[in-house]
Amino acid sequence: NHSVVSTDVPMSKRSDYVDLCRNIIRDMDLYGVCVLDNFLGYERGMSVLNEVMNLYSMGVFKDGELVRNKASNNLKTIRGDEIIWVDGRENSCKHIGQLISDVDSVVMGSNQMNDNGKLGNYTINGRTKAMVACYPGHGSHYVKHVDNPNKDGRCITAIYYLNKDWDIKENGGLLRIFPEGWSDQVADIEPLFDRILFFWSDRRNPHEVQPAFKTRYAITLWYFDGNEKEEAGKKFHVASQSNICCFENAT
Ligand SMILES: Cn1c(O)c(C(=O)NCC(=O)O)c(=O)c2ccccc21
Ligand SMILES: [Mn+2]
Repeated sequence: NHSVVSTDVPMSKRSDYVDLCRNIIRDMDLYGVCVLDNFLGYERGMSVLNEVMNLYSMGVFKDGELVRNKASNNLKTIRGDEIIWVDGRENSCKHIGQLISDVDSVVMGSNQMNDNGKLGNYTINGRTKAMVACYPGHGSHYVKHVDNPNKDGRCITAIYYLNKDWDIKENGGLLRIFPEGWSDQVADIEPLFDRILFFWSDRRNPHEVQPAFKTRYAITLWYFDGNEKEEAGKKFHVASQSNICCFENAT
């Protein structure tokens, strides 16, 4: 956890920008997972949280899947995660848009800064829109899964958490990653306010969201490796092209 001083200058102009990128490069190379705290700072974190809560109160989130409450083992279904896709240019999502460009800056910065000029040997040339997710509490969870099990092009998952005063024992909602090759080790990540998490999207990082008992918000971006994405495009139509953005003149 690297507590960074964040001010309102553009990410790539911040004094700690190079350190952030170096931390990402090192942690991704060593563990395939990287957690940074205080990513935007309190003020800007709160602005993003307020935009997300406004969106949620407007009822624009797609209803979550109904999942059987395996915990209580009765047939009562509980509403799972609810999501909405945001590209950040919508006029009620300015701060979400700023978050997105800051995440782009550190991902692309890390991608270029690495000695072999690539993050994990990927050529990152695009990403999805931002998936804003809400777990409404009452035990909603997400079963263990791999984000990209079959080479659809996504190489890095970036998740920004928005949950203030989160008490993991009371509120649950832990993200548990089961890193491949770590035998019985797991990485437990609390979905804390203004925390950002990066991990390889492929089979190296199966993960689950444990039942949440308080409203749990997160914003996810998936970054594409150009080559894998191109190959995927040939093999099968990548679902919902509408949520994919490509970087202009991506090198
Ligand atoms: C709502 N939600 C997710 O929360 C995760 C996920 O892995 N979340 C990890 C986390 O929030 O810590 C997902 O991977 C996911 C994938 C497709 C649609 C919805 C999804
Ligand atoms: Mn996932």
